[in-house]
Amino acid sequence: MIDISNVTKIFKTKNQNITAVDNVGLHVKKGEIFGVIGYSGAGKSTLIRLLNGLEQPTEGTVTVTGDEISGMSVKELRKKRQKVSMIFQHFNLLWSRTVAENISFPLEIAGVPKKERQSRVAELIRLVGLEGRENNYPSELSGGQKQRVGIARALSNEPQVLLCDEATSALDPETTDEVLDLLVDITKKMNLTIVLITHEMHVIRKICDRAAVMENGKVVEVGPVIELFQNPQSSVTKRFVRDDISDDDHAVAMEEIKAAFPTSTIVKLTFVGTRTKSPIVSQVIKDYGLDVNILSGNIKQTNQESYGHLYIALDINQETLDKITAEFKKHDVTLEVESK
Ligand SMILES: Nc1ncnc2c1ncn2[C@@H]1O[C@H](COP(=O)(O)OP(=O)(O)OP(=O)(O)O)[C@@H](O)[C@H]1O
Repeated sequence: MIDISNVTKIFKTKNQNITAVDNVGLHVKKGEIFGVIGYSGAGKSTLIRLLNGLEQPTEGTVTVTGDEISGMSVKELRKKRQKVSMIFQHFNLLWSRTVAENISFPLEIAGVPKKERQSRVAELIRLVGLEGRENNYPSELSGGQKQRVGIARALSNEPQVLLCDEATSALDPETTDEVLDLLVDITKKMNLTIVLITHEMHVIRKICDRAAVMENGKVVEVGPVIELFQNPQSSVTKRFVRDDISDDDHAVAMEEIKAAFPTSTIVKLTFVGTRTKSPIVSQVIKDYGLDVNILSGNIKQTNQESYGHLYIALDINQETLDKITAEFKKHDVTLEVESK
């Protein structure tokens, strides 16, 4: 569906050359919600702009639904953008046009007859849940409603690919989740492929199938979201995962726990998928006759599976610790010693 092959983008400014995207290769599958996450300046915006020809690569090729975007003429790009649509952090609505007129705008440009435009707009209004708001102006809408207009407008020409540029970054957490749910819903209903960029791991966890982590223009890690959470490899991915599960709070709590259980071994158990629901922990505790204090735990839901952590304090010798580590491993539960 989308192939980014050995792509480098260098911005040449007066004083220096800036490598915004550095030899990136990625493949996005049809029907997938693919996330790109990175801190500010990592190169996400440049990468997404390469997908609709708003930027041209310095090196490498970008192919979207079989057409090579890199090297297209302006006319070809304009046509292609009807099939590769985009939504933005600040919505980019036309403030002097109503909701219905905003959604109708791309159809007018594409020369769609009025009657057809009207029925298509009505359909899109229903799809994004904005019935009754047709004649409001953007200034009369909440942030979430504005983004719904942005989504409806982006879908008006029935695109195959939707690019989302920090589409929920200006929204509060509850509205973010509503818009994310809408994106999942339309992906299924309209047979879309979504590429989104974000600096929030929550967005990746909530809706993406796979994600790439960017740092300094490079993709440092890519994979199914559950794997990034379960087994992050790079330090930047680890930071994003930790922030999402509020491990900072945990670090503070851990200091207090260590003080409260000075002679205990404190371990962290990590479960994925069905293991989050199985009674494996109580079984091992019973089998080894262990004395356990449960300290804290949480389970998070990703697009595909749940995963969770449990922190426990044990009075245990090394031999038994090795045995239960092996026992947990057999059941796909990872045991890590936090402190002894
Ligand atoms: N048009 C441009 N001219 C010169 N440098 C640019 C241009 N666009 C981006 N850059 C530089 O390229 C690097 C990557 O920027 P980019 O906007 O792609 O990162 P980002 O991950 O999207 O960050 P943010 O979330 O802050 O937008 C930065 O160092 C930025 O200053």
